Amino acid sequence: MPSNEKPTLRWGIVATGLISSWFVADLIIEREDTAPEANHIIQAVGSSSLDKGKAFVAQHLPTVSPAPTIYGSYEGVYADPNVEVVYIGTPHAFHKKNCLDAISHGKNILCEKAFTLNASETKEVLDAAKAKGVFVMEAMWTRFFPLVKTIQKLVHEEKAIGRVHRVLCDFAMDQGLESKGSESRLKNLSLGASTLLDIGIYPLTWGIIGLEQPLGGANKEASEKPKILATSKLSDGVDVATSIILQYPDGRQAITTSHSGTGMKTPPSFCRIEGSEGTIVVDGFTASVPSSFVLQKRGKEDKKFTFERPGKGFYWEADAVALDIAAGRKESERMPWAETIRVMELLDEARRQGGVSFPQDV
Ligand SMILES: NC(=O)C1=CN([C@@H]2O[C@H](COP(=O)(O)OP(=O)(O)OC[C@H]3O[C@@H](n4cnc5c(N)ncnc54)[C@H](OP(=O)(O)O)[C@@H]3O)[C@@H](O)[C@H]2O)C=CC1
Ligand SMILES: O=C1OC[C@@H](O)[C@H](O)[C@H]1O
Repeated sequence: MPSNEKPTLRWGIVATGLISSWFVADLIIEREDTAPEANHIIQAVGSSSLDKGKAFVAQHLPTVSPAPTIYGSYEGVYADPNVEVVYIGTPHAFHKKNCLDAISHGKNILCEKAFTLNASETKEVLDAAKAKGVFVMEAMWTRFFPLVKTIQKLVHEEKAIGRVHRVLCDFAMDQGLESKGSESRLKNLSLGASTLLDIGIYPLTWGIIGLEQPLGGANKEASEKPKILATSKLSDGVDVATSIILQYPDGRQAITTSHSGTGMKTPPSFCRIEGSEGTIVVDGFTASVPSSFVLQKRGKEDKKFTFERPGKGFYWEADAVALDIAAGRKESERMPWAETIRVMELLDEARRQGGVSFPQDV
């Protein structure tokens, strides 16, 4: 590929649930305002049933030409020689198997958060990826938002709020758990049901974004190991609300909370990043995607930063994957393997303290 050309990436979509529908919608969206860095082709869709695969394409990709190849199995996607990268949008409990199967076919992977059920599974997948020489990334899309990159630049490069010392972040969503059956991925422990893994991972990520130097460039590894204190409210063994305190050796703290709406109202999410000279307030966002934040500095007028976002914003992580694969990289600089392992270890410890376990945990 000539250096001035955008890479083109051919995606195989595994599973036809909610997130896969959001992801493909974003891949095919018109993005005049958001400077696409890559071209994306939806080459194939794999589902547990051919009929579901056909219905998914008819509903979400009706105008795509040529139409994606539809498989009544995930195996079809892994084996398709035209697929360059597999997007995995299954419940948490299947991520390990789906990744290992795709890797065994030599496929690159973008796998939804939480990457697996626990850190041990994550290491197994990443060891296999290393042995096979394929690209793998956890789809922690938040880290790829221009809004987040701007906050990181202000806080960590420009020191716009002085010495950062505290982050408070809450993410709550009414997931309608009361009306869901035991087969739901949000209620069934063997499918990885956990509000912490499902949405608590976002405030935890915001804590890291606010308090730590961004990864990438010279900063290659997730190196900081904060102490963690966590407690969870359980319903039939599933954590429906979790509060976490991260404490770094120099005193920086993050308080990150999440709940899935059982018996509680779910106000909009927020994040406050506090420093010695000011505060960054990301307020009132839902579905994990803020579109603005305010920089408050002592003695100065508040400054609001607003960001364009056609669709939901999954194309930013997809662009990053395309650029990495085109450059021959096997892992992302912004979401490297060591960081996925570290986040899974923090989630493991939070679950241990909160009394939350999956049948698959050893
Ligand atoms: N980044 C984000 O904003 C979001 C990320 N997510 C993540 O995406 C993943 C999937 O979540 P979501 O799309 O909401 O889940 P859904 O339940 O909506 O879809 C999951 C899909 O996985 C497949 N599947 C395979 N086996 C099972 C099974 N036993 N039970 C249920 N589904 C099964 C099904 O597709 P098929 O039958 O076609 O094979 C199903 O449609 C999770 O990791 C979640 O954390 C979810 C929502 C938003
Ligand atoms: O990542 C997510 O964000 C939106 C929610 O609907 C979903 O359950 C969760 O996985």
